[in-house]
Amino acid sequence: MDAAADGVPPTAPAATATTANSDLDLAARRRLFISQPSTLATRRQQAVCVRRAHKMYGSSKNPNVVLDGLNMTVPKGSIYGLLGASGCGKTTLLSCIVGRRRLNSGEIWVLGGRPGSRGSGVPGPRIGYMPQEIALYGEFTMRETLIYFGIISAMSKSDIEDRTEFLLKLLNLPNASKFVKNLSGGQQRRVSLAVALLHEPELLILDEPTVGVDPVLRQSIWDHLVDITKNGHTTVIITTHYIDECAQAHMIGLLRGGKMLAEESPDYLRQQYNADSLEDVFLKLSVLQNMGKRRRSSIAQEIVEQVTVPAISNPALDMSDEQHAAEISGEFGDNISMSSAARDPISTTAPAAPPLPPPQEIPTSFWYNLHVMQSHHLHALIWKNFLWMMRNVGVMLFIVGLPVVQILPFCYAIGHDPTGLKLAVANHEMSGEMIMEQFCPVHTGCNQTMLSCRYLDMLVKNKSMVVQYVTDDEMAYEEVRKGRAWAALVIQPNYTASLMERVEDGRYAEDGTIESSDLAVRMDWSNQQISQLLYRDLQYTFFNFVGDMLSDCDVNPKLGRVPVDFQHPVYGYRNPNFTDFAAPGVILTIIFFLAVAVTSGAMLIDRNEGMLERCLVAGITGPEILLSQVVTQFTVMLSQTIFVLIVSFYFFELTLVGNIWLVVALCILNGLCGMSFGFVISCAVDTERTATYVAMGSFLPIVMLCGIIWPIEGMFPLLQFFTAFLPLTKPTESMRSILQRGWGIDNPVVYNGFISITSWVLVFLVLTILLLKFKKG
Ligand SMILES: Nc1ncnc2c1ncn2[C@@H]1O[C@H](COP(=O)(O)OP(=O)(O)OP(=O)(O)O)[C@@H](O)[C@H]1O
Repeated sequence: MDAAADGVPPTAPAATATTANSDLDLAARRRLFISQPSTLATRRQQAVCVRRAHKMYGSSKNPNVVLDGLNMTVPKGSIYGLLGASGCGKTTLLSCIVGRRRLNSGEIWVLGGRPGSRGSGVPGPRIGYMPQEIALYGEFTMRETLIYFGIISAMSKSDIEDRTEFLLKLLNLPNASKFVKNLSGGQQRRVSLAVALLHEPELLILDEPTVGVDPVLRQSIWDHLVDITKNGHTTVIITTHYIDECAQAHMIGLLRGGKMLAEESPDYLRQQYNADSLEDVFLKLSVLQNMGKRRRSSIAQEIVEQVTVPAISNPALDMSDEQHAAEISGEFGDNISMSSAARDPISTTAPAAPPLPPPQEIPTSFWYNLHVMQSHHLHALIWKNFLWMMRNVGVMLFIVGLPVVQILPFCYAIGHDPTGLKLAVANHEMSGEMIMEQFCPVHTGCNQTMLSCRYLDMLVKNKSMVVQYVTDDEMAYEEVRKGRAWAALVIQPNYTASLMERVEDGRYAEDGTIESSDLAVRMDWSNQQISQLLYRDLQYTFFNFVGDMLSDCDVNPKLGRVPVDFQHPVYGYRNPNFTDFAAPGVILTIIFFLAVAVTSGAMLIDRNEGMLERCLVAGITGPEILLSQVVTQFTVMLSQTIFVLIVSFYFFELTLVGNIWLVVALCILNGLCGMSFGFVISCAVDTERTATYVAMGSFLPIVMLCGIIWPIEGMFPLLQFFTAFLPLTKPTESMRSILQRGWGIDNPVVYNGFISITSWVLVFLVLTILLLKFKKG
């Protein structure tokens, strides 16, 4: 058919060797499309059809308008080169096309459906997407990478193998068993391209696939693209910074200022703008666009004079039908259209497309995705997660061993009574020689010469204290003042006689006798734990000492006791230690926060390396990712829990009176709670750094308020009420009751802990689901 006859300017190019044979046909089809009144059917017959697209980032007060009423038409079976300066919105447009971002207003039709609607297959296997970033796992080999994406696309094993061989050869890639991380940047980009090509999708979207690729290989990639579009079933949209390589595309769209400056075949553009290269075309069009916004400069004038502006009128003036005008794809900045809206409708031999089935425009909801989880997606994700673990054995051993490394210092360092506390003693019963030799002779029996030595001996034997004898009281106090001793003890010269008199005939003892039978202690009370311990040991030792002394003299030793009888405890031991008190909270905290860190880390690594984005475009859904992470992280968390419990109760023999399985169940629920909190963090924040801040920020309040460090009963009353709602408070109380009181699940304190942690798991999971639903990416 004669080009002029169908309204196409006579300069319109014939198909060249480099462009596909259907070049003219595609351009003609497109012109036919834009010259017809807009119908839903005509839009749906294009591979991609974008109408009046508006997209902005930022707030409405300070908007960054990226797409500003953009129209775009990509006929089926074409290679469409999307060109524009860096930052002009190419990636944004592509991510709207693949259904990963939403327009603020406007329409997008992709392969006959709306991206993100049920049954559209977009995102999904109908699309092959190569993002700008590498978006591959460095720890996987090329073969494993392709297997992973092959399984996602439901390809058979043999198909994956065949395509892998073919693509590695086509893209001149080395041995398939080479790790991606060991490839050069250009090779990695080619593997990324191979992933997009693997399942032979209907629409290939390639964001700068030829960066870092040498000219020879670049040509063979283009040849392949031309080849796969020949049958008319595959469409390619490609962005590139090498503008002139797009000369091989069937059509190019020049994007600037949020609009398409032009949308035509490369040869046509070059001829119309009297330009040697597409870069020149772009330059001239940019100047034309700028002229609509500011006064023409002399340079602009010069350039414009060289431009043969096509005989096109402003569609805004020419087109009475606004809807029709909006269909013109290719208008630029100031509404001057490249494509003649007034052009006669062309008659073409292009066959009319068969009627399409009615579109299903129901957007896919999270619940729908939950309902239609696909087993091959789960298979691929779980396989990938475990493979990642196997490839990172060191990291995994560290992650699994970390709780043990954390519980060891706790068991060794926390809760044990201090020993070797120095006591400066001015014992005036001792001779100067004894003080010199630091030796206080101990005698037993009723008639003793120095009872003070017997008391001091008992004191030293319980190991909390060491004694240093000094000659006078002032020296003893000086030792405390200088921080060299925790307490000073002064014993009078007639201590033994006075004490005997006080014990045997206390009623008639004079004041002097009582005072000289006192042990005078001055302590450094600056450290609560140490001073309490000294206080306790000095007193308890004295009661034991008096009991001993009385029994030596055939007196009932009970007479020496304080008359308050602390009988056998109902729960716990007479001398409880802080380790037993703190252990439940510490174990739960370790499991909880490690699960938070591991889960949010794993999710964010996927997201920030672009893998998540790529998987979502391939059709993986939020619920599938969530479920696969639950499965894999659960195994990690389970091994962490088992190791922590073994170390705590088997090696360190922490008190365990109740049922160990209740403890295990509580720990696992607690780990699940940490995982779900990790999901929330990874969905809510964008970077690992922010995730770390959130995790760290939540750590101290949760730990301080859950009753590990200090009993809740000692907290500010309002805080006591508030802490009850934190994730670790009730579980800590519950675990403490199982461990030390031996209570079962029928006890309210125990089951409240289970109810509290389960509720938190549900709250976090619902939050994750809402975030996945409302926060894209
Ligand atoms: N998530 C985002 N939030 C805010 N602004 C964004 C976001 N993504 C992109 N932008 C902004 O939108 C504009 C277009 O970005 P886009 O990545 O789409 O450009 P591009 O044409 O693909 O650039 P390049 O060729 O350099 O990749 C830029 O100004 C960018 O800063």
